[in-house]
Amino acid sequence: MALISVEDALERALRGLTALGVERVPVAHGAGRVLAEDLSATLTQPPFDSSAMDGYAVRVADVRALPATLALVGTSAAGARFDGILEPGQAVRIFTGAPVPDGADTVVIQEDTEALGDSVLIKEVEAGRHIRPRGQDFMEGDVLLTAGTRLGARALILAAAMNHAELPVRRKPRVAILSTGDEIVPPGSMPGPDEIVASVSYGITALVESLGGVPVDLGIAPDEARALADAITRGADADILVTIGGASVGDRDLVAGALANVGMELDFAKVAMRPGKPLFAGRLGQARVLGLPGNPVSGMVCGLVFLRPMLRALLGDSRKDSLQEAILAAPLAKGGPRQAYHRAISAFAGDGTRTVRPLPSQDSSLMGALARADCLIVQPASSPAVPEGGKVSILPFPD
Ligand SMILES: Nc1nc2c(c(=O)[nH]1)N[C@H]1C(S)=C(S)[C@@H](COP(=O)(O)OP(=O)(O)OC[C@H]3O[C@@H](n4cnc5c(N)ncnc54)[C@H](O)[C@@H]3O)O[C@H]1N2
Ligand code: MOO
Repeated sequence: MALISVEDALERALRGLTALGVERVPVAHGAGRVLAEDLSATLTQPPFDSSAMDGYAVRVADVRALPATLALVGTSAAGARFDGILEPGQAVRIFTGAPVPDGADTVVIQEDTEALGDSVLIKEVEAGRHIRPRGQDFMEGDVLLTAGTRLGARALILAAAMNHAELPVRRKPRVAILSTGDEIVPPGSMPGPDEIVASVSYGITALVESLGGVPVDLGIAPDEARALADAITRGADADILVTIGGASVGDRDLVAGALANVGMELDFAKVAMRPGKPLFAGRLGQARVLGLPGNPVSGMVCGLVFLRPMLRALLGDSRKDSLQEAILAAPLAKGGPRQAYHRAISAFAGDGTRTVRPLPSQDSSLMGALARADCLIVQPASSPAVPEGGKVSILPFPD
């Protein structure tokens, strides 16, 4: 079977994937969620001209000649404003965040004054300083956060300040994760001589969580049609069912067949990428299926290149993975027939340019190298060799 290009495979995997439903969550639980609607300010901030400093509110006309003595006529504190109007020759004690009294046009910081009981001596002043005008931050009705924004600390500060107690966000996609293989045992077991510890599902779980989905662990199924069918059935109500292993051509690679038996319609199988060739995708009822290869690096690369954009589509998350440019610190041999994702380590030079060095072994079983790398060099199929100092595209790992 001819291999499909990464680009075409991704297009098929994303075809028809639309954002999930909307739910409202308290702003305190908004972290990591994706905003489903544009959010506008329900008030103006600051709601009044406010003082940026502790000091005295004055009229600049009264302090043209210094030092100047002004009569102290009251106090404006945050939450308890001075109600009157500042008249000529007067000052009001004022604190940070407090409303600036009508009639005042300058705040003099405390350090430039001397308190004299019921008057105050102004020693220095900068006309018009230390007042934050009403609406300096935002005005009621301003759209400040747009649909598709992934909510982090800064966005949540803003959402709360805009006076939203609840936020409209996308439902979290549920991703069922099934490891397969007679040899696979959970971490912490006493593996037998032919057994291998399950690892890929933990990377995929972390990836799903980091993107804002809910991983659902379907455990480990042996290479046996009945057991695979049972496990698949348990995952069929997820938004995405991810299988790990059994995707290649060996006698025990039964996963795609088991999925087809329960009704999966195949979108594609076998992609021109390295690692990751045995990847397949399909639809099973309402669920999307992504069949990852068992080799750990292959599974993780396919997770980044396919599962990440699929999850973002379900979340309506507007972020895209942009490739970055880097300068090779070692030569790269010409590309093969598949698009390559070389595990590599990058560094920033003094002038800010990023250099990158592929790791010496690119075997797709090497988890140590995967963890040591901080990015993938993305090398298009059949591309010419690149000498040291040449430019390449890299995909930084998210963590
Ligand atoms: N004749 C061919 N052989 C292979 C081909 C091919 O085109 N023709 N493709 C190779 C490629 S590329 C890959 S990648 C692997 C992937 O094959 P499978 O998806 O069938 O994976 P398995 O055979 O089940 O396992 C491969 C390897 O990974 C280990 N594994 C599996 N699951 C896990 C897990 N959850 N955690 C950790 N490690 C896991 C498994 O023990 C094997 O060592 O096929 C090549 N063969
Ligand atoms: O694609 Mo396999 O993923 O080369 O090891």
